[in-house]
Amino acid sequence: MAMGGIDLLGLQFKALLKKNLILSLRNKRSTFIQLFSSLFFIFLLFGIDRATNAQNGNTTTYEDIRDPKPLVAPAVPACENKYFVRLPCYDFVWSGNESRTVDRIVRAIRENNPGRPIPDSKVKSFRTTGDVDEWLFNNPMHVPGALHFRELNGSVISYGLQTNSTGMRRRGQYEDPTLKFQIPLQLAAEREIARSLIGDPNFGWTVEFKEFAHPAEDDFSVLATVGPIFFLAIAMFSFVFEIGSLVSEKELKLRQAMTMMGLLDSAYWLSWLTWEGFMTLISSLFIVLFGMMFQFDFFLNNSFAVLFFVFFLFQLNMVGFAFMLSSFISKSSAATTIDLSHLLQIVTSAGFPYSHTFSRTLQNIWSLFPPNLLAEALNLLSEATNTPQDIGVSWSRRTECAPNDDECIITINDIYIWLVATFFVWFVLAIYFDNIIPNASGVRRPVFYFLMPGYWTGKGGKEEEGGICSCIYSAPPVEHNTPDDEDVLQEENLVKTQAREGIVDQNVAVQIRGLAKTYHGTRSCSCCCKWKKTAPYHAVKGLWVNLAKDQLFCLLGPNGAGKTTAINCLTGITPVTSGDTLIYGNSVRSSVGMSNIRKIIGVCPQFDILWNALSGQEHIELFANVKGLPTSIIDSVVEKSLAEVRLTEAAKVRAGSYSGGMRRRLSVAVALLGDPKMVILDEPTTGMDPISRRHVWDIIERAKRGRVIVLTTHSMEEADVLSDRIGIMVKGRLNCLGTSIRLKSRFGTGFIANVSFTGSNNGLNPPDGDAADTTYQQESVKQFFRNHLDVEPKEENRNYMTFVIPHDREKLLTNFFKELEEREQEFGIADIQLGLTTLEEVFLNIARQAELESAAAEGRLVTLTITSGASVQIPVGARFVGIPGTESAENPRGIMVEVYWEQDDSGTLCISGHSAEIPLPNNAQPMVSPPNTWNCFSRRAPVRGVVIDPNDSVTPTS
Ligand SMILES: Nc1ncnc2c1ncn2[C@@H]1O[C@H](COP(=O)(O)OP(=O)(O)OP(=O)(O)O)[C@@H](O)[C@H]1O
Repeated sequence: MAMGGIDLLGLQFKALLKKNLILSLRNKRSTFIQLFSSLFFIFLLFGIDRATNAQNGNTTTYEDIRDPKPLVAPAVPACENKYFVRLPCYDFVWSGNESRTVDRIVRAIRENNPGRPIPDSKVKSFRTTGDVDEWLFNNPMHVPGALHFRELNGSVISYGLQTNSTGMRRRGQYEDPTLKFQIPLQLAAEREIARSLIGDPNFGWTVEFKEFAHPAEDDFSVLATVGPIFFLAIAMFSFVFEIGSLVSEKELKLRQAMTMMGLLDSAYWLSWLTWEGFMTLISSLFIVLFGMMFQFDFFLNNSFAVLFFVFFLFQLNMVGFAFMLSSFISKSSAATTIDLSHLLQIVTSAGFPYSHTFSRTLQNIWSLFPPNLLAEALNLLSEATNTPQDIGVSWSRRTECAPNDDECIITINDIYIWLVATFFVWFVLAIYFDNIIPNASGVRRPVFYFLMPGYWTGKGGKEEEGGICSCIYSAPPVEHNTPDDEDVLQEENLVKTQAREGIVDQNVAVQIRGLAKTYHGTRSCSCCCKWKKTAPYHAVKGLWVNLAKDQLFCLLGPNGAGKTTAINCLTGITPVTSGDTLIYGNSVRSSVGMSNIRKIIGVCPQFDILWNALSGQEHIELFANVKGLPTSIIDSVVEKSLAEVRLTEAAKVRAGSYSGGMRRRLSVAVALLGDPKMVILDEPTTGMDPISRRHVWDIIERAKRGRVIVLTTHSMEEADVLSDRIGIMVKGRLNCLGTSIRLKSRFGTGFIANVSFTGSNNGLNPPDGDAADTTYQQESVKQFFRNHLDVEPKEENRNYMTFVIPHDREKLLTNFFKELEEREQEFGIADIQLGLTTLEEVFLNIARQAELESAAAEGRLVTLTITSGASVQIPVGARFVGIPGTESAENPRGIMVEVYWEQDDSGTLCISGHSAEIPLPNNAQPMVSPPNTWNCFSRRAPVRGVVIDPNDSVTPTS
């Protein structure tokens, strides 16, 4: 039913594009910022442009001056007209006030100032120039200029002039101190000195000042100066969002889930490229249109096409750059990408060496960094529109030197070529790094994978693990231990024989042949150049199992047993270390086999792999397309799938607002899509309420037909209800295998009898009154069990009693229950239920046994501290322990305790308590224990407790 090749690529491409469109529409804020941030930044540029123009208000620098206006005999201005003056102010100050001639000259300057006699209060006199300097120092900004006179003799008067020469701008006005203060003061001083010396108060001359006729200087271009940073900022929004989307799909293992379901890498990259290309196109159009809207000459006078391609190709280039960088980022937190974008901006603002002072090589290196090309393009285009008369760059002139570009190192067309070429470089590198940098499961391709013929023919290109900068050192091979359990051994032998002799059993869907997985130890150089080494870990140590068609195989085991690892090996998420698995004849070790397997499996991973912004319906549609279901049936498949998991009503609700149970149900529906021949369900009912759980059990039960299902769960009830066969794994090994009944009968403690009471006396004579009736009957029943089966109740209350009857008493049961039934009335029994022990008990027994065996094999010891304060070291799991050094006259053999053990979350046995201390009985014998070993770092060997053989008649009182 599913398709392949180009058709599949097209289908997946369309589905992923639709997903990106929906995600963008749902993520309104980021889409809005991506498209319209240009409006904000161009508005800012507009503001800066206006402010700069206003600052240059009365300067003629940026105007063509053909007929300059003369400044005729300017008067000394009032000090209040100066910019940044402090009041009270003086029009000028002067020194030399000991000379009467000078005093007269200054008075004349004041009185003869053209158009404005200066009042006496607006000048200040001093004796020497030093006095003036001291006053100026202590009273800054209170006067625009100072005159210094010295009468040398009757016919010679020298004078000096002092002004604050700093040019000032205020509210768009420019103040030139030379023209405004110095020259008028100089003219007035010279005029009055001349009049005084000649003795003619009307003597005078006319002086005119004119600036040069000059063409307008290059206007300050906001776009060329701050434009690159601003346009880079616009592109940075898209850049950050692009990296964020790619990385979060990787981080949330969404991409891995799609790959597991058969997603082609080509469809993935093509869909992202097309979507981001489209967003970039719209955003670039908006930049040019907004620029035109704000009437920038830059946007009006350069060709629309030239401008559009500059922004479009630059942003597209940044998309490729973002794709490449996304491989190096493992967390989608905005901080990383924002830091990155800051770095880009700092580099961009550092300078652009497109000038003859820099070598061609340096320019080429510089051009590899896309923001530099943008900066240069903006520079060329703004120079080409410097004045209203400049014609800008037209489309046909893009290959020529831009107008006003004197150096002509690079043309707009060269910039296009650089942007397109580097875009392809980034994109190819993005795909390369995506392959060689470890994915979310730590799997990657070899660094030179593209040189391997197998990669191109689809027959090899094997994956490996570990970072590219860390070296993997070979792990010791897994030792093969012959299984202790007869059923596991029998299965192993069967699979081995079938594999060796090439026997194909038509009933077998999956054949697991010695599957082993070792997570390699790595050595990597951390900061401070210290080698960090992690030890290899054998997570799965050789599984040999046949999984039959139409059956559900349940893999149980404590946390960390290796269930998920085994499943990941089957789905190809993790490469196997040794052994193999054939799924419907396809090997998980070959690329071709794996790509065939992906077409026939459905997976519900341990964690929900869903997009919060997509609805249930959209998820099913997406995965149906990824699996290549024909378009014509997708609607009916979606409807059926949602109905099956009871999500029809919530079909259009986003998965982000689903409850935990609903999310799991959606994941189960995704796993069952497209009628897969093998379904893997890793803890599918976690977090579900009992009603939903039973409903999902029904779905799984129905789904068994025509396929093989592998299920892992921590619910023993679930395993009991659904499984056809159960395997319990502990520490990477299969410890038992069989149907639920077989496991219970082999590993359970026996049978469980529940006896419930009516609560009335039916014949026995109680010693006293009604209240004691029930107690009396219960005691009688206890006695009956004790006498016939030698068992005590495990649980009891007024209404019922529970007895656990060991297997070895099975033969006595028929007669026992017959007699019990006959005496039901006499004992006041309402009902008797007999059943096998639970699967949970089997599980606990197996886990405990495995832990005891591994502790014994490793010779693991723990410290027991008894109530009296003594501490001894005892082997893990030891039950009766004698305490050395407690021998006394009263207890000649010393004392002992019974140690109680419990398993923690990871199955490790730890001491939960101990019984009261009791004298060690005479007949108790110590078990043979390994000799005390000295620890070379400790002064004394720790005291070892004496483990007592439980087969001796030790009856501790608890
Ligand atoms: N990528 C890895 N690198 C190193 N060790 C790993 C890696 N993945 C898993 N392990 C280790 O392998 C062991 C088996 O893990 P796995 O997830 O298969 O257990 P599990 O049986 O599925 O447990 P659970 O019931 O908690 O899901 C664990 O001790 C785990 O720490």
